[in-house]
Amino acid sequence: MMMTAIGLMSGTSLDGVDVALIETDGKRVKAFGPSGYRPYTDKERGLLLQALTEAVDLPQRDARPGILREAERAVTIAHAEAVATFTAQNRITSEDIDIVGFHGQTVLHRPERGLTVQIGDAAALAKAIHIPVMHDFRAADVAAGGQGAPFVPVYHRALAQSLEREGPIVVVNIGGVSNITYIDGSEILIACDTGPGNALLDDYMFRVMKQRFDCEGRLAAQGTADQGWIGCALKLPFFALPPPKSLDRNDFASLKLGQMSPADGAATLTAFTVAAIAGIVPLLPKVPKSWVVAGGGARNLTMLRMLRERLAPATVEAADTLGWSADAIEAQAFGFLAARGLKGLPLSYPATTGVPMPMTGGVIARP
Ligand SMILES: Nc1ncnc2c1ncn2[C@@H]1O[C@H](COP(=O)(O)OP(=O)(O)OP(=O)(O)O)[C@@H](O)[C@H]1O
Ligand SMILES: CC(=O)N[C@H]1[C@@H]2OC[C@@H](O2)[C@@H](O)[C@@H]1O[C@H](C)C(=O)O
Repeated sequence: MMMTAIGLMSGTSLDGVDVALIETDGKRVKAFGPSGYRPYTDKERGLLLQALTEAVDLPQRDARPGILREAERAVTIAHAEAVATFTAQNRITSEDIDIVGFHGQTVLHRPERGLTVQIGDAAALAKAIHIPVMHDFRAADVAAGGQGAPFVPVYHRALAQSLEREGPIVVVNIGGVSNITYIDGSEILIACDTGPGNALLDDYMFRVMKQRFDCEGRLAAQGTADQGWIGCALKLPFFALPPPKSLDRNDFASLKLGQMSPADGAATLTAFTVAAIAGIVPLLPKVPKSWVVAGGGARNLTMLRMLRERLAPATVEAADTLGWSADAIEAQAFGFLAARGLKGLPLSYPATTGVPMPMTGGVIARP
């Protein structure tokens, strides 16, 4: 049965809420619908950054001490506004939508402690938008001993089914953190986080240039990467671990650059993200032949250039050039995952999150 689903993603970049409509039976994609974006205000983003700091010592996933309660309310309201604007702009009514997939905002990810925390009140959201909401996608996986991330690989596989490219294919998503999906035929699906995405670079740009990100990679393009610093950073134990493995947004926040110009700093952090992505190749069964780049990092032209240099002779294409949406892909994925969850289909697998057996997941809140 085909379903019409809306996916909502608020990622580790803390930039805003991505919204996308998708028609799917949870196995294949019948059609992409429109997509939208509701940016966080500076105040909301500040609140979320504070929530991330305060979440570090959370004892359990449903605890909301201090600022976390306020942050959760802000996340819920932002998502309700995102859906209201999106449906109004596209003349969609709540009856048109079978399910909403609501990721929420990750404030802590510590699978080794059995903990992954996404804030956002699904029951309040369902009431506000009058549509059933599926949420808590990662909880069952972590409870069963999985990494609880990444979850987009089943969606990447569905998209790659109709892609005429030489395999193995890797889809790399460069958001706040980077993750990859390795696809070889219809059976082999391997995934993991690879290291930083844009989060370190964004935080640096804000500190040094008072800008939210390095637009199109222009600052990095003027600098020279410090390969010595990158070589040291890559010695962290995470990088030698085979997939599956996952990260918290702030896992590398303690890495500090030495004295260098802003351009060299941006070039170094951009090249670090790229080196960590390329560093996954020896840990995969075969050398990938075709790479597809999604997420906000696909708009960073210096990042794309460095990826092409590092991954040659493999091809490196931005998702948009294939008719996919680099910006909406994660929101689409959570619409797709909600449809899969409704049908009890697996969301994660031993080789994507390390869960002992394929696992379904998600919890439904009804209006
Ligand atoms: N025009 C651009 N030029 C360069 N970088 C950009 C551009 N637009 C977006 N980005 C980068 O992409 C980031 C947002 O990416 P994205 O929306 O994929 O992240 P996310 O979904 O929040 O993260 P995650 O996938 O880790 O959950 C921004 O913070 C910025 O670093
Ligand atoms: C715990 C958590 O929210 N992880 C995110 C984060 O952002 C990117 C990377 O780290 C990925 O593993 C995951 O998001 C995507 C959507 C995923 O689960 O596939």
